[in-house]
Amino acid sequence: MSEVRVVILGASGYTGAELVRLLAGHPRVRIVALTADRKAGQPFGAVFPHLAGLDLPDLVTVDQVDWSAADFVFCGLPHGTTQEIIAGLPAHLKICDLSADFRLADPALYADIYGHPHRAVDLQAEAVYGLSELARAAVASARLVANPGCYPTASLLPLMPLLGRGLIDPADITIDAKSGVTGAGRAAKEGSLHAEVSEGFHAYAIASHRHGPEIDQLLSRAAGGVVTAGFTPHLVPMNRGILATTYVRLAEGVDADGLRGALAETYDGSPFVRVLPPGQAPHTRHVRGANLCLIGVFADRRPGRAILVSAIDNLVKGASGQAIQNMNLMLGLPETLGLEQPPLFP
Ligand SMILES: NC(=O)C1=CN([C@@H]2O[C@H](COP(=O)(O)OP(=O)(O)OC[C@H]3O[C@@H](n4cnc5c(N)ncnc54)[C@H](OP(=O)(O)O)[C@@H]3O)[C@@H](O)[C@H]2O)C=CC1
Ligand SMILES: CC(=O)N[C@@H](CCC(=O)OP(=O)(O)O)C(=O)O
Repeated sequence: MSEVRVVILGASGYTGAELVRLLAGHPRVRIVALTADRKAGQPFGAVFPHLAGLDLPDLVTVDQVDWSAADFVFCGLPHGTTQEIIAGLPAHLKICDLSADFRLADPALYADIYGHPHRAVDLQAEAVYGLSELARAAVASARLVANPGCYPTASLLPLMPLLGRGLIDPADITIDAKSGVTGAGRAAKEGSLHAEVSEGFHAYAIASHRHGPEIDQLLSRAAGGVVTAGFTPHLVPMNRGILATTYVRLAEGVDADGLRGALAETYDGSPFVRVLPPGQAPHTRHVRGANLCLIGVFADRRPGRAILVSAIDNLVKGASGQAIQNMNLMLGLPETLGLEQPPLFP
């Protein structure tokens, strides 16, 4: 396939806009349809003036898309609405879903966390969890990829290799994560209002956030046994970025340098995950706009413990950038195609 004809569902949302921005620099992609719900009928550039100079189709509703003229679908719809729409798509399409609908493999767990039975259980079983660097082969042969959540991406990239190698105690993991406000999407919500978010910050969904079970599912796979991590998300007054500070207990005979070395070895040859030298901590402003995860590793003052600090842009490595990385893998293209922009700083 010399040209990939792409449809973006939910193109009037934040992840949709970010897909368009990044795909504008992808040499093999042509965007053939962009969908919206309330904003259908409008020119894309009227909804996102910063992208108005691009030659793009107007926003349409999902049922107006000509699927015979498409090869690949990105789905950036609210979770819950996504599963039925994807279940109705023709079989020739490859799909990367950015919502949470296909991330949990267990239908009972899905029903418990999302409050209703899954409406496309066969597809749920087929979907591959697309944490790109740690699932390249599975992603490459998938038809449907479930793109990981933003908090899980930031948390799992440092933790999974360490659990897989038995370097940390699976029973003693605490993830303290902070997100920018675009993580909540563009739809108007009281909790996203300037007055509710600015000049302060707060923890939310304490011990009950739906990304907790998503993180546990992947940590358990890496550890080969049931893992339940502590996970507390916070909303901070910035637009983009996630910073996760994770506290771990070291296995016998392991130190922080050993963790750093193991992560550096795991991600050698993975240009989007960088393990920082000793003493360096990542900032969210070091990844803004780029498909990067930066990881710092520190010895804790408490003996036998270490602290991992990871930073991503929630809209890029935490959503649209990783989705394009997964598309590249699914189509046998170079993994980095369209994703090599450096971060925007400051
Ligand atoms: N924001 C983030 O950082 C991340 C988000 N995600 C997930 O990605 C998905 C998209 O997120 P985001 O872009 O932030 O969301 P937004 O709320 O910004 O955008 C949602 C999009 O879906 C459309 N839409 C809403 N309801 C329907 C419907 N019933 N039928 C068809 N289209 C509909 C909206 O159209 P309209 O504008 O016309 O209403 C809009 O285009 C979500 O599932 C989210 O959880 C995943 C990782 C990170
Ligand atoms: C700041 C904020 O509100 N963040 C969102 C998570 C965004 C995301 O990645 O979630 P899904 O893709 O799983 O929907 C939240 O806490 O629900």
